[in-house]
Amino acid sequence: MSLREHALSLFRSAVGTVRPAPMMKRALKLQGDRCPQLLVKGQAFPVKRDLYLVGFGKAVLGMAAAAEEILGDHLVRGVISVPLGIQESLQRAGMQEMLLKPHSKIQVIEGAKNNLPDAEALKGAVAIQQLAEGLTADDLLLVLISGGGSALLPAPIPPILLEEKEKLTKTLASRGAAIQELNIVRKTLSVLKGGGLAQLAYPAQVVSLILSDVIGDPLDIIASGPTAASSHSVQDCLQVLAKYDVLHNLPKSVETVLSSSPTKPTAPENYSHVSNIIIGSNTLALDEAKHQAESLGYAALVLSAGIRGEVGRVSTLYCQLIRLVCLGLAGRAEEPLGDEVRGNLLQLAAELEIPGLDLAKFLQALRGLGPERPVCILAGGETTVQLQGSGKGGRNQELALRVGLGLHRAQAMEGSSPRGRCEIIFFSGGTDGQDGPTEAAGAFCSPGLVAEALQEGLDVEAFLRNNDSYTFFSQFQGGHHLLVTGLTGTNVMDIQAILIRALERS
Ligand SMILES: Nc1ncnc2c1ncn2[C@@H]1O[C@H](COP(=O)(O)OP(=O)(O)OP(=O)(O)O)[C@@H](O)[C@H]1O
Ligand SMILES: O=C(O)[C@H](O)CO
Repeated sequence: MSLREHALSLFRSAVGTVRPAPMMKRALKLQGDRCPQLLVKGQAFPVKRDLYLVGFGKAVLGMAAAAEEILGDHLVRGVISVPLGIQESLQRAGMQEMLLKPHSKIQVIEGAKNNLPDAEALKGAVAIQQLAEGLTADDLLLVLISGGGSALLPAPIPPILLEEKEKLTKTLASRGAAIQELNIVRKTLSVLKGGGLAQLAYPAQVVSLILSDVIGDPLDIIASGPTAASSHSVQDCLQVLAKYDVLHNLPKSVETVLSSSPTKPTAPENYSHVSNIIIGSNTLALDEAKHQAESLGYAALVLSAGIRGEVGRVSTLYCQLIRLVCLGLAGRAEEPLGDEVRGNLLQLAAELEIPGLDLAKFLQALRGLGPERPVCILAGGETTVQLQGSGKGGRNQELALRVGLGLHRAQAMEGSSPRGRCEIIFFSGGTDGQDGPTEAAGAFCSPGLVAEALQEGLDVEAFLRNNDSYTFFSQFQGGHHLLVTGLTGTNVMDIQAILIRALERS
């Protein structure tokens, strides 16, 4: 098998493990007929009387279909809010297993066109709110949550209008607010976010199953944490509004809500009826890819599930790592050049502030690998692209193109580089199967990309200047280097892999 086929199989197995059906079947079981109980990752929740289900997010349709199969007749009723058009597009893609059965007890409301809250999503939120409010202490509410849930569960606190809240979040996003910051604001202005749904469902038992699309899996940020105790106060919200210069331009309704918001978030003891359980994440997907790489004969290491930062800086990090692995495979990692590359890497990692990454420890593990086996380095997270051009692309394709360019430049500088003795492939892909507004999930690259593209008259730097990575990869070698999977029905951010094997030993 070629490195590229290996890379593809790693991506497929990573995504496969966080697909709704396998993920739900691993996490959720229903046990016992006379005294049934839900088992979630080993925790037991007695079903005293009725079992209800609500959900919101891009992966929730498939999660709900799997849940209904597991819960059978114990499920009394459910409501889910999912992206507009998702049923039709899954149907068209032949992904029947992600659709509800014809006589399902779960009502589906589609909304949030273009991932923005709208009147349809508001209907979904109202139906979910009504279901939660009617529950008693004998009921159990199963809540399914995934990324995109914030837009699919809009319930602005009166007198705020939906349009006012949408305009505010749009402005914040366009000024560069991170998802953590956006969701701190959303929580403060919403009835259901920031733990609101859990409070409304009291005294019913609430069990939330969460597919994380946020670095570090913060319960109170994913989908704005409708069932999680918020760790943020109105002060934090005001800080975000001030940082992005919108504080003095707020609608009257938002000012009214902010001035009457409690200064402290609801105390954690008020959440004793709630369990929030992460059942799928980027870490889980990377672990599965690591297993797969090992079974293909690689020495595999996971760098981090929290890769973030500007795509150009992140591409430099990957280029330096590739350089170091090649030096290692050539038995030259302990030469002064190896120390120089390690120094560059430590500086880059400090600059990018990747949460939880202990790069010194990682480099130590890399040193211990030895030259016998091919090497696979896996990572995940979400980079950012400052759009300057008007081209078509996504952060994964742009990252792959930048890594290709970086490897080319290093090769040109170093002449007979240690990479000459290595076969290298890099890829970056979005686990949802869609990288930005394109039909591809991501792309592959190798050190020869720039030179080979030139032979076809394609200038990589010009495409990058116009943020036109999709157009580049579509044209280059007939689109062979695009990673195309179609919509996967799940989303745990992006995955990158570096695969390297020695061609000859020195
Ligand atoms: N021409 C382009 N080149 C590079 N990146 C782009 C381009 N156009 C959009 N993007 C990036 O694509 C991302 C938006 O894609 P999308 O709408 O799929 O959101 P997303 O963050 O991938 O959503 P989700 O969190 O659901 O996966 C942004 O990070 C944006 O910077
Ligand atoms: O819905 C949201 O808020 C984002 O996808 C993060 O979870």
